[in-house]
Amino acid sequence: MDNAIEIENLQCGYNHKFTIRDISFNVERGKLTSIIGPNGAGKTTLFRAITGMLPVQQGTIRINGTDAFRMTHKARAKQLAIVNQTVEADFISIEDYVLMGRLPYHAPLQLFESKEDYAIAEKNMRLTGIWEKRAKLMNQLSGGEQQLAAIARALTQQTEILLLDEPTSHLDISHQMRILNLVQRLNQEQNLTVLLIIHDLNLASEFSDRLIMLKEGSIHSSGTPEEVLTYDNIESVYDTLVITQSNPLSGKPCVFPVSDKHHFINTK
Ligand SMILES: Nc1ncnc2c1ncn2[C@@H]1O[C@H](COP(=O)(O)OP(=O)(O)OP(=O)(O)O)[C@@H](O)[C@H]1O
Repeated sequence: MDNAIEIENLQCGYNHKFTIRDISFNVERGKLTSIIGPNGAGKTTLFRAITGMLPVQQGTIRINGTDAFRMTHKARAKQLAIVNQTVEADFISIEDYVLMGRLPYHAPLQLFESKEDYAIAEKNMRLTGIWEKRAKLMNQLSGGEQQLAAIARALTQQTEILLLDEPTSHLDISHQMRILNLVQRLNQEQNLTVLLIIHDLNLASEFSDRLIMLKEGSIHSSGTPEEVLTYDNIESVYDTLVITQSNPLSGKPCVFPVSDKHHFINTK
């Protein structure tokens, strides 16, 4: 099996306050893998370790076969691009923001982007549907448009691996679907390896080849959506009563929450 990311016995955290431990999993090349789990389970902490923002206390992370610990920031940025939960950009145009994705490829002391940089940025602004708005400042965009700009910038990095931390968290269903359909298309057409943190279990199920479910800093279960999104797993990890059924079109598991009112009526 060809893996883009390999994680073995990973341990890291924040000064005894919170630690993820014994995390081992592989992200298969060309697949869309999602990390799910309740608030505070350690999803972003795991991402920070993969992206080098948080030191690893134990274990190894290999990116395309190379120990991530031995990679420079620039080398890592040529292998994986990140879309964070919140987009931090204010008085900068969309175009300049997206062009920042070319920085890992700039020669030392290079001040200006090349024609090729512009061409790559244009292609990705068109792909994400923000080309017409490219002169607008980032702080004049809606949350959804900012997310699209962040994805355009990540794609402009031209990496084989894309990491997204809750890219749809503040979006309505139409923007959620637009972003996830785009990510899925890139995954399928360009063999992009995608690792996604996502809260919505139904979207995770619909779009992912594989799910990794975290609970309290460890992997509770992993596998296909059918294997992971079971009634038992969801109740034990989220402490919430649900019913799971199949999506009539895609066949993927669908999760229906059950309110206390209906639960108690049916169990009386
Ligand atoms: N910089 C930090 N210093 C200390 N503790 C932190 C820090 N960042 C996060 N934590 C703690 O680590 C734990 C895991 O946080 P993390 O952000 O990884 O969870 P998460 O699964 O991504 O949660 P969410 O779904 O709410 O985004 C939480 O208890 C959080 O309070």
